[in-house]
Amino acid sequence: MWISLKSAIFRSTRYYSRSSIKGVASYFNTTMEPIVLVTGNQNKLAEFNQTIGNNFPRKVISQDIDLPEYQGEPSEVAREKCKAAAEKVKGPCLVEDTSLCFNALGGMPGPYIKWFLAKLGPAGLHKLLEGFDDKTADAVCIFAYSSGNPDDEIQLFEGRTSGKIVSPRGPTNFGWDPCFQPDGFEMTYAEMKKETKNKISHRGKAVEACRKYFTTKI
Ligand SMILES: O=c1[nH]c(=O)c2ncn([C@@H]3O[C@H](COP(=O)(O)OP(=O)(O)OP(=O)(O)O)[C@@H](O)[C@H]3O)c2[nH]1
Ligand SMILES: [Mg+2]
Repeated sequence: MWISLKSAIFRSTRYYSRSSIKGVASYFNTTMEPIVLVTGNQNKLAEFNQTIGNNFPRKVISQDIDLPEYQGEPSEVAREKCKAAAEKVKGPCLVEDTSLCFNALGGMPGPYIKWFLAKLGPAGLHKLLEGFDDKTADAVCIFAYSSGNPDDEIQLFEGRTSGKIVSPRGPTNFGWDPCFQPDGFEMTYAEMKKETKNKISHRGKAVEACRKYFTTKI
């Protein structure tokens, strides 16, 4: 991923402003400097871009930086990830962390779904619930935003979609999409058109919450 020349100019402007013109720094920070979306996951990035379309109040660019996979509650994981991203980006940034929470397992794998998926695949995730009547699960996406100023509170935006874990159906190009069937649909996420998934998905809802925040902030 790249950082545009424009972004580099904004960066240098921010440092200049911070050190010399009091008050102007926060103007550049909050309204002009692009937000860097940090993710190593191209599928997440594609869905984010499809969802925001041309309708997001701030310019967002992306950077692929390998961030640590933290442990804890999903909100703590997202917050820590965002702090780590802000230290690397040294400016406004967004990260997102996605959990898949099985109700029969008290919310596990939750934020550890990445490792479960890597070892078991979607079919194995379905098998994990073989001994349980309750196949329900929540897909949860949390976006975390840092202004880049360590003194500012990190803002969290959550999107949650309930559904059930089914035997995999549909294309296998994105994670656990083939084994998650959202409530009210006979299709898995993988079988749906992208527009449909983005409208009802955990990520779509979190992006919407994020958009509202920036719309009212400006
Ligand atoms: O089928 C899916 N539909 C989705 O909508 C979705 N969103 C995330 N994931 C997967 O769940 C794990 C989250 O881990 P995760 O949040 O740490 O992501 P990541 O490490 O891939 O990227 P990032 O942390 O650099 O942003 C990773 O295995 C992701 O591939 C999804 N799978
Ligand atoms: Mg990750």
